[in-house]
Amino acid sequence: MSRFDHRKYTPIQPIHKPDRRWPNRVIEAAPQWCSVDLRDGNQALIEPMSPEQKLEMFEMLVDVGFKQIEIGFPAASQTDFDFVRKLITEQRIPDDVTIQVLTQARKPLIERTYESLKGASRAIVHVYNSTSTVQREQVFKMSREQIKQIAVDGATWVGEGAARQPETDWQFQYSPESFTGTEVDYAVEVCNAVIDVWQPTSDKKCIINLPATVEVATPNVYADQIEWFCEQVSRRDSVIVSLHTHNDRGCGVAASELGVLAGADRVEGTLLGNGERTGNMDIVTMGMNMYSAGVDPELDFSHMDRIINVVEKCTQLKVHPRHPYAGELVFAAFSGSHQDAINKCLAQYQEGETWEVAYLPIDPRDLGRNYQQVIRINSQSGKGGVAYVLEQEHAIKMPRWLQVDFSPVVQVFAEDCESEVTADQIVSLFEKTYIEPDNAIALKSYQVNRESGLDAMQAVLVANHAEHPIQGEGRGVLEAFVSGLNRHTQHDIVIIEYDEHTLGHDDASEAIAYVQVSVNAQRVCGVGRSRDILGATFIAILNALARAENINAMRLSA
Ligand SMILES: CC(=O)SCCNC(=O)CCNC(=O)[C@H](O)C(C)(C)COP(=O)(O)OP(=O)(O)OC[C@H]1O[C@@H](n2cnc3c(N)ncnc32)[C@H](O)[C@@H]1OP(=O)(O)O
Ligand SMILES: CC(C)C(=O)C(=O)O
Ligand SMILES: [Mg+2]
Repeated sequence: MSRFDHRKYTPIQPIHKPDRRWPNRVIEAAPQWCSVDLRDGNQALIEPMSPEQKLEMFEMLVDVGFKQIEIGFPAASQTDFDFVRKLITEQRIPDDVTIQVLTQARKPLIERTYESLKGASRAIVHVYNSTSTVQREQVFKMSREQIKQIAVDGATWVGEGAARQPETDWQFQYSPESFTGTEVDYAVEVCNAVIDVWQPTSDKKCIINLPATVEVATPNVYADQIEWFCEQVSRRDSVIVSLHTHNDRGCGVAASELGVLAGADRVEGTLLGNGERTGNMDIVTMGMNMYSAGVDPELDFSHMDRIINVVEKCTQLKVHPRHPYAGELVFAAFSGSHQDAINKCLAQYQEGETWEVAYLPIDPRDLGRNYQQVIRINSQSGKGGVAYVLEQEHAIKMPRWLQVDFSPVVQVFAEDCESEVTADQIVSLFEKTYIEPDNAIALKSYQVNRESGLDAMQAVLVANHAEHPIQGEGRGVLEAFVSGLNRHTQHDIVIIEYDEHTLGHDDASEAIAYVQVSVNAQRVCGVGRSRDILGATFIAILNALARAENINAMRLSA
């Protein structure tokens, strides 16, 4: 038998609920959010946050728009106790923000918790005890009744503590910890017993928080449990049903989303998902999922880089580059067909329109990112991506035939360096290839005379330090220049494609010209840049010729 033995594990039995309604619903409004970064997030860190870090995190959470913030476990440590005192005594809690604190259902801890909260104008006291089968049997070694009694006692002490400090507007919260490992009828029984103690009303609701302390099943199982709980719990209109999911199976966000569909009113989680083991439910992802579906999350993630910066500083954990919405690479496209599609969609997108851009679920600018970070070049990239970078970063608008020509040049370069190619590297590759080829032929001077529709032109070229006067005629200046070149070089040069534009918007701007010419039946491209557009075009032709000569080792004849 393999040591990798799945028979060691048993699946969670889903509850039988054929009348489930949540699959037919969609999320249409934001739930109440509660950040637990400063408690659940903090308790999971190798090095818990310092008071300064806690304060920085608290202020950022307020700025993001959280109205409920679990700020710690004040009975557990002096740091947490002092932090609660600091926020209260220094009046750092905005009027529309309610702080929340966690405590075990133990009398001395609850008393200490209330001590920390003296003088708070409003607070949520959150008490928990584990109710799951495994915890009952192996950790507490207690019967169902005894475990329920812990909850009832805790609820009673919480109520008594509040009564002793009537100057504060209290709200009570209870969590049957490890709810998803608890028989759901028993979880309802315990919660109803707590509700009986607290006697909430529709004006003064209590919060019942249903944690997936450890995620043990697919999110649909959690959703069934939540829907069933909502149907069975007493005084439903006086209870705020809250979710608190962890991410052990990687589905923390999905579980909370389905839990909201199943009837929950409130969601706890952390920014970017820090928390015990694989983390808490990531509120950034869940909020942005709503946002990208046109629902206001009532949280503001527009300064994503600040959020990342504070979270990384306080947790000393790096945000993964592929983290939904926030990671450095999540709006980057390296592969050619993605770049091509993004490029085309962005070209059609008009400000104010509904966002419909292939491969980009949201507009990166909404999170303070820009399009420059979208198209990135490596050996998997195509012509569209390269063209996009040159246009965005250097105003070079390559015509399509030049894109086709240049793309393999970049690809070979990327393969050689086996890494991403920067915008600066692309532009210098472009210049080296088309504007400054080896053995470039310089245009020293030129003169054009037009008589009776015929252009006669004279020019002086410089190659290998020697001057080469040429002269030619034609119906148009380019024809005249090419005829002069043909006569002088004995080549057969024909212009196939031609394009040009200015590189800026004022009189001092340079012009850039792109040509594709056939030199003795071989097609080559060249690019020229000059203050005058005619000069730029001649240079482009000369650069194309130099490239052809390099390829075929032809030389300009004397
Ligand atoms: C899923 C979660 O995130 S729950 C939150 C977990 N967070 C934390 O624990 C962080 C802060 N906690 C702490 O620092 C410590 O646990 C303290 C200071 C609060 C308490 O420490 P201690 O007094 O040493 O107790 P400890 O936490 O080890 O708990 C063990 C005892 O409390 C009991 N207990 C544990 N949880 C609870 C609870 N929620 N309600 C009532 N009793 C509880 C246990 O049965 C055990 O009892 P025993 O000593 O008779 O065997
Ligand atoms: C205290 C509770 C809510 C908790 O953090 C959990 O069960 O994960
Ligand atoms: Mg938790």
